[in-house]
Formats: sequence, C-alpha cells, structure tokens
Amino acid sequence: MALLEVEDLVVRFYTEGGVVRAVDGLSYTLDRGERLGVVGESGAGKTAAALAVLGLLDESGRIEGEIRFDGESLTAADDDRLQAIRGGRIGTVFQDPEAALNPVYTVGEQIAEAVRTHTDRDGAAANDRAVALLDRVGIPDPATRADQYPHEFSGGMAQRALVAMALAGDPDLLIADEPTTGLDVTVQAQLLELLDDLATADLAVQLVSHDLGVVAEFCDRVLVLYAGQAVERAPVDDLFYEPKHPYTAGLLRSVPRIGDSRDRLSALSGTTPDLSAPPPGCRFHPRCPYAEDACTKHDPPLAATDDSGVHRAACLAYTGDLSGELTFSVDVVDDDGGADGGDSR
Ligand SMILES: Nc1ncnc2c1ncn2[C@@H]1O[C@H](COP(=O)(O)OP(=O)(O)OP(=O)(O)O)[C@@H](O)[C@H]1O
Repeated sequence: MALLEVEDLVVRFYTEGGVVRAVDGLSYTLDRGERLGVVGESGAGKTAAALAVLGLLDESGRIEGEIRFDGESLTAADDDRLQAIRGGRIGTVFQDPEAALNPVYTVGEQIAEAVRTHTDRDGAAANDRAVALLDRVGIPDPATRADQYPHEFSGGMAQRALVAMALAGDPDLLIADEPTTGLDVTVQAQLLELLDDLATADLAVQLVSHDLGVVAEFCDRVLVLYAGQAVERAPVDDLFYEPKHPYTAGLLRSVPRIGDSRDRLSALSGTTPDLSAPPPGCRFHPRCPYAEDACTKHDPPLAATDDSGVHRAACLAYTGDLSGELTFSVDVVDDDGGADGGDSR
C-alpha cells in the first residue's frame, strides 16, 4: 500500500469572479521513502493540491475526491484528527520561513511546543528534543540558538529551524512547498543537501517547486501539473531526458542555460488559462504547437506512453487520436552543466 494515495482530487475556490477549479481530477500516489516532485507554472494548482492533502485550504476552498494517508482517509477525518496528523506524521515546510515563525517566542520554545503536541515528551524532555532537532538540521551551537528569537536567525537558518519543527513528530512524509525559493543560491544548495540527508527510507517527500533544476537533483519521480490537471508523470530521468507531453517539453526548453543564446522565451508562449472557464478538450491546446481539431474536443487521459506504464502523459498522441506526430527536441544538460546539441525524437 502506498503511503499517500490521492484519487480524483478536485479543489474548488468560490470567488466573486466564479468557481475556480484549481485542481481538477488529480490522482497520484507516493510510496514510503519516495521523493515526488510536483512541477508546473504559476497557477497550475501545485500549492492547492498540497494544502488539500494537509487540510489547510482556506474557507473558500472545497475538496472532492479521496485522500488516504497510510490507509486512513484524510477526507473523512475530523479537524482534531487532521491536526494530529499534520505536524505529526506529515511535516510541512513552506516558502518564507520568517513569516512562519512567531516573533514573540524563541525558536526553541516553538519547536518544543511542536514536540509536546506531537509526541509524549513534556517539560525538559521536549526542550532537549528541540535542541537535538536544531542540531539534526545542522544549526551550530543549537543550545544557544534555541534561546534566540526568529529575528536573530538568517533566512537560511530560519528555514532549517522550520525543518526541525517539521521533524518534531517524527513524520513519515514531508510536504515541502517551494522550500528553497527566496533563499540565496548557496543557501538553497545547503538546504537541499539537508533535505537530501533527511529523506531516507523512513521519510518520503512531496516537493512542490517551479525550479526544475531543484527537482531534477532531488526527486525520484515527477508529476507535471497544467491548469489543475496532471499532464505527465514519470521517473525523474525519463521526464527530463525524454518528455512525452508538449507542455513538459516547453517547460524544459524554457529553462535558461549558461552559454545558450537562443531565445528561450519562445519555447512556451501564452499563459495558464483562467481556471474558472478553462478551454474545452485538452486544456493545453491553445498553447500547443501540435494541436489538432480533436484536441479542442477531447480531454486526454493520463495514458501510458510505453509498455511499462510508468511514464504517462495526458495527450491524444497516446490514445491514437492525433493524426500527426510529436517530434520535439529537448536539450539535455550534460554533467559539466553545458547544453548538448539536442535530442530529437
Ligand atoms: N484562496 C484562494 N482563493 C481563490 N483562488 C485561489 C486561492 N488559492 C489559489 N487559487 C487559485 O487556484 C489556482 C491554483 O493556484 P495554486 O496556488 O495552487 O498554484 P501553484 O501551482 O501553486 O502556483 P504558484 O507557483 O504561483 O504558487 C490559481 O488560479 C489561483 O489563483
């Protein structure tokens, strides 16, 4: 049984401008110890999907579908139960660590509070555990640091402290939403190294990121979202070296590369559609260079692109309904960081 099972998830926001279907029929699983990257442009529904799993959508958000964690339905769980799981068996790390810490309590107090809430440790044992967790996430002189306030921490240190807090309940799953965004490049790399060190057979990670480089480096499997739907799902190398969906290929071509003077902006033109009135058929068809008449009528399922079925893409090319062929080329980055000549298929 998978650790996390998401089945036909729909997230709707009720706004003055109409009903926004931020996530529309999303299904995926995450195994124990696995690292799943969730990528896509801004507005793809990455955060809404993560918040739905955590039961953290704001009041205008409504969920349909089924979410199971370790066999237990989270969609059927009451608020108390969800709160116990969240921060306990599912840890979270978000962007903007300074905003996530409370300025009036010391960092150690905040981590100790999470330890008290999610374990049976109390008093001095909880404080000791907080210091041990700060040590675990690589904060030097953790006992002194525990007594400091958030404003005394740099952005990178604050993010480490939040990772420590996320570990308070000894989670099986860490949901990290843009955890390195906003940190400077060196600090980003260090934080990724820390996550790499923590994510073992005992800790699965769902990493939400718009940064394809981060995902390529860290994840085992990748889920590509477009306009609230999964358009491609594959093991990380397959996805980056042999994307099967025109949107993924466009995303990869949009990544700027050192020494490459070609106009990358032409790689993916247009923007994410209005999710209160998405285009009919394949949602990507207005931006797709391969679109045919059929694409305006049929919403393609996430179909197998090979015999094994592990690499799936939602494109009519894989249901036999496209008369043309997909022949996109994708530059891959070789080990020394340069782009090679392109890999035409
Ligand atoms: N609280 C909300 N109320 C109304 N609409 C929302 C709300 N939160 C998200 N949305 C809408 O849902 C859609 C998906 O948003 P979401 O934040 O999940 O995208 P994302 O892929 O995480 O993008 P980003 O990278 O910008 O965070 C967008 O159209 C967004 O405007």
